[in-house]
Amino acid sequence: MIHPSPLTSISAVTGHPRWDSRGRPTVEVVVRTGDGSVGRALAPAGASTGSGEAVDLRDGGPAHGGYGVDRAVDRVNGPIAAALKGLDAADQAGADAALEAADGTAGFAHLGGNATVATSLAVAQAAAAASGLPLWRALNPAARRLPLPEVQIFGGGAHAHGRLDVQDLMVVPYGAGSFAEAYAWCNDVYRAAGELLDRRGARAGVADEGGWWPAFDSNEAALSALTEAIEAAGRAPGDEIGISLDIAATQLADGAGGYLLRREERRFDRDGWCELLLGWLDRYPVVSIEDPFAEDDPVGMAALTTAVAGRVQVIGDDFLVTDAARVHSAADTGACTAVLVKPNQAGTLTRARAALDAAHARGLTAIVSARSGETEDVAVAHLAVGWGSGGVKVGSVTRGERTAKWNELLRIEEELGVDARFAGRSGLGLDGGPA
Ligand SMILES: C=C(OP(=O)(O)O)C(=O)O
Ligand SMILES: [Mg+2]
Repeated sequence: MIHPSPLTSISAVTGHPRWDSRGRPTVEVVVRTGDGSVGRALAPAGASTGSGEAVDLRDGGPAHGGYGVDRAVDRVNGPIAAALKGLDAADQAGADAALEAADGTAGFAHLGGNATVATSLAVAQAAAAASGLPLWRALNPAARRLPLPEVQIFGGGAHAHGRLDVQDLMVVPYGAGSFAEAYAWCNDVYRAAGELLDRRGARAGVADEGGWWPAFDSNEAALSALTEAIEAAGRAPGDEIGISLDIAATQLADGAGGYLLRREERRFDRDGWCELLLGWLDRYPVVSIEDPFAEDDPVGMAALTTAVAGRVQVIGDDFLVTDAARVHSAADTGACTAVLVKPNQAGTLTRARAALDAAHARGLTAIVSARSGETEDVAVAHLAVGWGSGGVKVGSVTRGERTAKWNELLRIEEELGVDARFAGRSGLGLDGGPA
């Protein structure tokens, strides 16, 4: 018996070369369905990447002067289109399983994680368009919660040529009553931080995610300046707004089990590094720390998580690479209390969702995150609300690829109206249990 194709049957999948916020090529995928619905998505790209991430398929590589995405685009127009045509866009798991089967490797080495994640997202967008709903509502019609934003004020590490060792110094406005108020506070802190840098002659530019790129000689000088900027913006540090750090420590590992602060020319063994970070957490209003140890240092991660015991959120990013199995083992060993969820690390929405579900099942907080190389695609804002994550991380308040996502969250909050619930402090999963 021949089954009639559903209206959401995939009729076409096409790949297109586009550009990202670092001036590098990226892939856009357009998915069309039988009823004329269209879904579109662009792949982001990281700079400080975990070694377990889905493969970002590039032509040639830097050594050959090539960052191109011709091969990734070809994969979309060839094997990916062939695998998806005729499938139901409303069956995300089915479409993502077809991508896995067409690739045949664990990390999408054949098709490219950039090609597959854009395809997977475009499938979701096409299904949402067919149902006449925005993506967040198509994912969960009962979604109400607006996540707690982590907003970058200073950028360093791989996003600022190592001018500062710590990669992200962010604020989390958990004392606000709504997402709109929270985001307004972050903008106030950003401007206050810029004025402070001007007064000290330390404004060196902006980093990849739009945060100020400060010319400080120590990481603690940046922590202290950020605390001052929160105060200068009229907010109480630690009470209304806390600090969130992404150490991105894989970038600071010395290859012999130790860690380096290159600006300060200091080297630490694992215990010394833990002591250094604990000192920062004691002296400044830090409520969250991401990748405090390298991706291959679960012992360090667990030591810090134990030491801060519920006082500070410890996030795994490069350490977990949005992988459900790694989330479960981190929960088993107490290596962290929160999981960064980056769809392109996983390669499909189904895999990313599995990592988020694993986090929630194990009592860990989930934070949906963009990448340092981004585009105007706002899907992560929808995933954060639709998937009910506690937090959301998309960079600073400047640059269109960032404001596009923050402003989308403002639109979603407005659309929810009186039903909207801002996560606030519960988004950190500290005192109120997991978020
Ligand atoms: C967003 C981040 O940066 P990148 O995309 O470079 O990994 C991060 O490390 O959390
Ligand atoms: Mg990170």
